[in-house]
Amino acid sequence: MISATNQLLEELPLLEVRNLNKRYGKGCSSCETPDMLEGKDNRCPQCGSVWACIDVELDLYKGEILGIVGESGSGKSSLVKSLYFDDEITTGSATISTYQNGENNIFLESAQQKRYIRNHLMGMVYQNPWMGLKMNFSSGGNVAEKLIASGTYHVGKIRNRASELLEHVEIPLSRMDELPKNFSGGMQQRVQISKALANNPPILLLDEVTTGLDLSVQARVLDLIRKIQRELDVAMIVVSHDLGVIRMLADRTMVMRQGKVVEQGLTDQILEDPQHPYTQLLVHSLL
Ligand SMILES: Nc1ncnc2c1ncn2[C@@H]1O[C@H](COP(=O)(O)OP(=O)(O)OP(=O)(O)O)[C@@H](O)[C@H]1O
Repeated sequence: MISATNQLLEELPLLEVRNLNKRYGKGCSSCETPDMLEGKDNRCPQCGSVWACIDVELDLYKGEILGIVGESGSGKSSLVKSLYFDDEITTGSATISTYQNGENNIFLESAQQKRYIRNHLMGMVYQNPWMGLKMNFSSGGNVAEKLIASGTYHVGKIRNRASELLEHVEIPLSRMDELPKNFSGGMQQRVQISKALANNPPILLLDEVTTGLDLSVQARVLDLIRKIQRELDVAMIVVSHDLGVIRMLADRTMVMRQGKVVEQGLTDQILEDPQHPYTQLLVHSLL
């Protein structure tokens, strides 16, 4: 029987982000806070700083896929890069229910704790495989790197886990010792996915992972993402400028524009009855 605490944990968001603000640039007296740019776009006309994320709030539940859509420059990548600690945020908080009882703002944790979160609680798949893979390591070596970082040193165990993961993403085991730089774009993305899943993180962040791939290759990667979500019950944030990708994958969708969340809801609802004029434009361009 599921205990009352477990049941409560299931219902609580796995990840809660509150008032996340991210500014690139030093800022000046005209753009100290994002609301000072109200009425204009999110770039300061005085100093050129950009408020890439403005008061972003999101909840991510166990096992769901949350899509983030918006035009180029709307702040989607800045948001996931901030969550993965690739970029430092300006202000805001994020908590993970399975980390310190959801009480600690992960952005305020020490570098060591942030490494722990990156290695155990989150995986990241980048648009550019060169960001997520070491191209001069074999595919198996890339997965091994992540396992070693989380404290697994037994060579046999590492090899078994790497084979299991690569098999899961449909990389032939005969190619496990090859360098991913010799792989096709779709295969590189699949190796990145296996690396990101190495330590069974409950949260996976995917940033434009099918952009630039041929349509048939894209379809295979999208199928794989769906299969992983079904089989591993991992919660995902999927960033894409392509509403078609979001429609295929996401249970819920958040629409961003100029750093702000302009609309969010069930993906079907957003597609059928978009409320914000910007979302209406996106949806109509898909039809
Ligand atoms: N390292 C950086 N330095 C300065 N400005 C940046 C940096 N990274 C992003 N920006 C700016 O922040 C804003 C949001 O960019 P971001 O990459 O998050 O958008 P996006 O929605 O992911 O778009 P794209 O899909 O084109 O990457 C843009 O105005 C961008 O120019």
